[in-house]
Amino acid sequence: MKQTEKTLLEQMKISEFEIAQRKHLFSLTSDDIKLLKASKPLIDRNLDYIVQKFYELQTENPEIALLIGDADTLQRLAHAQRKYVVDLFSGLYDLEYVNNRLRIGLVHKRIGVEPKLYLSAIYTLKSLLNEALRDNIQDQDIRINTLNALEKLMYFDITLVFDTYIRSLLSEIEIEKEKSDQYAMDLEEKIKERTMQLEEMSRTDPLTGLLNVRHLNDTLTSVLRAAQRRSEPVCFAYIDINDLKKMNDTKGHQFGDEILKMFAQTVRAVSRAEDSCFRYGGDEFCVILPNCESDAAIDIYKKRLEDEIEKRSNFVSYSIGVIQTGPQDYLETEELIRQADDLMYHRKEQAKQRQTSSDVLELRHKKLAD
Ligand SMILES: Nc1nc2c(ncn2[C@@H]2O[C@H](COP(=O)(O)OP(=O)(O)OP(=O)(O)O)[C@@H](O)[C@H]2O)c(=O)[nH]1
Repeated sequence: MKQTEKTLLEQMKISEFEIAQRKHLFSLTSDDIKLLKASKPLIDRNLDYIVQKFYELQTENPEIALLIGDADTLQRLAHAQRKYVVDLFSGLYDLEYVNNRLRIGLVHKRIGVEPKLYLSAIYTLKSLLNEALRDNIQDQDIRINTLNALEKLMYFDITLVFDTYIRSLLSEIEIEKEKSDQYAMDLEEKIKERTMQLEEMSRTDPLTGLLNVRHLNDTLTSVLRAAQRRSEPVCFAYIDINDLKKMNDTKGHQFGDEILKMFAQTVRAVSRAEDSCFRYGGDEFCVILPNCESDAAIDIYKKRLEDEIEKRSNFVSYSIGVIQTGPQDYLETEELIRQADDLMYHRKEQAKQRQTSSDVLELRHKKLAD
């Protein structure tokens, strides 16, 4: 529930019971209330003088004069003060009376009246009221008891004004605290997000989105350790695109980039979720295939990659070397990478030789035909 949906009495949790408790706290009895009510006519007679004198005295203080500011405000304040004095001698100190006192506390806080100025104003008003009561009540006992009753009631009022003042200060602190908590939470969230982005950036290759070679050794080592614990085979594939330099040179670097991206997407697409695909650098890629025998890697994985690349391009080819390690003995990380690289290189050379001899054969056929 919003603050503005609650009355001040609700906000301050002030009920009839609380009012009775407070009256009791200051020994404000029904006899006191009767005495105050009985003084109403004499106060009414002196009302104009009391209010006028009160502001005369108040505005003598430059700080207070500055706070009041102008004649219109002074008039409005004088009107409110008249009402307060009338209320003081009304004999009715109920929820409505208390609500008005609470509002005064809130208004004082809002316009920046410090407690010391409020207290000095109360002191001035009380002195003027005491003077009027003293001058106009003949019976000594009644006079003394009425002065006492007024003192108790004014204390009762002061506590209400102060309670609202303090509560308003506390609300401001709470609001500021909520704001700074929210700010800290937002900041934490942003840091978390940014850290994740940075981690992701450091994990992946910006061009292809595959894993970055920086993490190859660590990943491979942990895959090998896990495989060793479960006695499972691991395959490591080293793949190199053929003739990327030629493509770059003839069709431009951007075209070469598109080929690299397409190739990387294909590698990712044909791999299983548990496989880790890396861009090793330039036009070289590596795939770690946990729990995979070389037969399956060649018959299924390599075949799938071949088919998929063929579907996507009729001129991109590549060389691949697949090495299995485990389930009995396991190669060291560097050795596994080296062997797969050697095998890939060997296959590439074989393919180049095949290409050269088929070119020579074609040339010979051509010459014969000529
Ligand atoms: N477009 C593009 N080219 C790259 C990138 N990284 C490396 N290259 C190029 O890839 C080419 C790789 O050349 P080589 O290692 O000779 O390989 P190749 O031309 O594929 O020849 P073979 O491997 O023998 O088939 C070089 O020209 C590099 O400049 C890249 O991010 N984008």
